[in-house]
Amino acid sequence: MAESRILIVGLGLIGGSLAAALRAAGHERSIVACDPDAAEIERGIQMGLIDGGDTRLTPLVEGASLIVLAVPVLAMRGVMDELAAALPEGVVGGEAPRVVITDVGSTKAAVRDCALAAFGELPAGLVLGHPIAGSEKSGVAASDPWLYANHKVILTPAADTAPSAIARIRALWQACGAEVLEMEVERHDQVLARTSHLPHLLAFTLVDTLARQDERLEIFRYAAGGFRDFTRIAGSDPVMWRDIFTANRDAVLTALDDFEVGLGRLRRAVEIGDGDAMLATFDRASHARHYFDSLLNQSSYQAEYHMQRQGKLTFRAAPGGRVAGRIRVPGDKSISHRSIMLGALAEGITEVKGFLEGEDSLATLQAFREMGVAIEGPHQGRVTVHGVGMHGLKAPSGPLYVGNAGTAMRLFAGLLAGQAFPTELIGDASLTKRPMGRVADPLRLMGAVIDTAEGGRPPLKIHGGQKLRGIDYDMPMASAQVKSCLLLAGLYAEGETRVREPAPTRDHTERMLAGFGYEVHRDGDTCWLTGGGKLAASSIDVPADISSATFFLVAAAITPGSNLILEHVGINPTRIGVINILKLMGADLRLTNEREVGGEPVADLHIRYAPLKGIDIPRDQVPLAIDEFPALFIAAASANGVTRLRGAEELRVKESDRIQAMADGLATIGVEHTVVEDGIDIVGAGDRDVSYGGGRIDSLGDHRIAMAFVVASLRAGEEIVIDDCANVATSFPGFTELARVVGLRVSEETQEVEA
Ligand SMILES: O=C(O)C1=C[C@@H](OP(=O)(O)O)[C@@H](O)[C@H](O)C1
Ligand SMILES: C=C(OP(=O)(O)O)C(=O)O
Repeated sequence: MAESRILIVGLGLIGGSLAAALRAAGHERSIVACDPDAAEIERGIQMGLIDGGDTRLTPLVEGASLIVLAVPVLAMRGVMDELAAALPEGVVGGEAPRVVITDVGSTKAAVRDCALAAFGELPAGLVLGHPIAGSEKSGVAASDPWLYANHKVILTPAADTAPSAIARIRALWQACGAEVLEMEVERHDQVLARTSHLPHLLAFTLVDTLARQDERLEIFRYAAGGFRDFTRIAGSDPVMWRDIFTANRDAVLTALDDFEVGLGRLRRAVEIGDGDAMLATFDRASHARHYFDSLLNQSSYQAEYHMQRQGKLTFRAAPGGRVAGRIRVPGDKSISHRSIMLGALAEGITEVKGFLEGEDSLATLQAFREMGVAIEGPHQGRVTVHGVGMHGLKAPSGPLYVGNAGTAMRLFAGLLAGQAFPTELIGDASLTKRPMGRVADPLRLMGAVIDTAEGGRPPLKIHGGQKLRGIDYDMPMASAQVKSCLLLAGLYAEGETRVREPAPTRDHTERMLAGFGYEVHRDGDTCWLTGGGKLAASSIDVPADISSATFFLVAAAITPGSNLILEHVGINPTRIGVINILKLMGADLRLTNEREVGGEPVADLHIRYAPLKGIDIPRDQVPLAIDEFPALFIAAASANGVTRLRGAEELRVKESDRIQAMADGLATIGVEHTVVEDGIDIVGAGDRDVSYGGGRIDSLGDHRIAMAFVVASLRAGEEIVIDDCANVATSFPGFTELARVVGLRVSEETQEVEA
């Protein structure tokens, strides 16, 4: 900053902190201050903040190059008049004003009116501003050099404000560590009425109302954190706030009217005991508040949650145990992701039940909230999605964090490629290693503009705003995620989008689109749709996830004496590879109570122990059992003879390289095996009660590896300890509790990770 002398008019907390911040930033040139209270000037000098000062303004004006008006808003008019009279003709005008003036008032229209009245026009060197920082304290003694660091300062320049003047005021605040933004005066006043003035009004009212009801203020003795948090700002400077409410009357009244409507609605809900309405309001507010936190910390809500997981989770599974009972595992992850995606893009309200409250599907839900979709829940698997229509999503204010979920990132890529705004998709360490070229390449063929990191890895930067056109695409791998990605992009594309799959993969996207009234065609290995249509809201009953049920199917299949019923499991024909493979191995597995819910077939699965034998897994079953292989490897290790898997190279690009991660774990517990590029041979130890040993296993943060080795403990001779299990919560929250319910001997241990 090249200012020869800075004059601060009004040496209170705000003016004093500005001087303190400039001093802390190494500003050595002259700073002087004007204040009606001579003692404040004296204190400012003693504190080393200012070089001198006066109670009169006129003598200080000469020689000042930058003047900051830090007086209450209602004192502004008098100060402006005095300034206009004291400043030499023309110094605040022209293209490069010699003197620039700014202010720190919380309302801007009123201050602009003062300037117009005092100067007869808005001088080119006047740049009105408002630092969004403060404290309930007042007076120069409370000055804080860090008050503005990482805070926003809003400047509200007019059309003919000199750019050089704006640059000088920007430099002033940037020197204090603030982030400088620009806004129009009216918008500033409306925004501040809602985010600052209204909360102050409420805090003042609450404290005053309680204090009046209890003259001796006895009641405050019993007030705890909630009261303290809500009312801290009621200790603020009364004069300043009187001035703000006087100056910003209209915008404050509008904000108050809106608030009264909300309050009335909630009052009515309390009056008639409408718990759902209360829950809906509290839920929206609670999520909005978390979102606000994430904005403040410039991180995603979910990312922050992950960072807060200070401990690493270890599972300890004691050898042996039983498997018996009747349980329902959590909702299907694939269907849960899709229910939120289609519900958000639909017109109308989609009610979901059985939603998986796991981190993967919650990340999808949160990403839509960040794009302006109102979503209530989840509450015990119930979610209400207020659809915004195909073109109703709003640009998120930062990257969308999808955690550990490959499904979310790939499906989002297609859906977001069709939006008018740019987005960035990021994920956790595991997801950041997974290939995204498989979706980025065909999306580019459709006209999307997408940047990836090296090797086609995340993050994905999707430029948005492109016109997409349908393509006819031959998928190089059997992937439901790629197929779904292209169908979702196809909704926004001109013409037909056709996808051919080398082998059948899960068809939840096609089924659910049809359930939302969108025509999807299929002929043999190809499915297609025509872009430009609409989705109509629907209700979705998510079945229990067969991929989660698998851990218990295998547990029962390998444990003598077991007898287990898994209720309401999704048995979509594109997902039942595990049932077919276990039956081929000799498992005693029956489907009962078969029915259809919301376009997806479900059944209860009844499994009892029977000795298993090793098999060559039919290649056509591989895509239909893709997520089930970690558990199936344990079935193979407990079977009689060798089990051979081929054509499963896709396992190498899941949350971990699942062929290698399982092979390493099997080696630890002493199971003989041979790894090949696209599969593995596993030598089963036969019908002995104890088929292998124990040991310490690294799940590599892969939920399915962790759960598979818990199941292995049933036939192990010693304890199996599995590290890095926190991600089990991505697909199967409550896994260990449910495992204990049926008779496994597993416990959880959290270790603090050193900072
Ligand atoms: O579409 C989906 O919901 C999924 C498809 C599969 O992935 P690929 O498409 O990569 O095979 C599967 O492994 C994943 O857990 C879920
Ligand atoms: C591969 C999986 O999921 P995603 O690809 O969604 O991360 C899985 O759940 O096993």
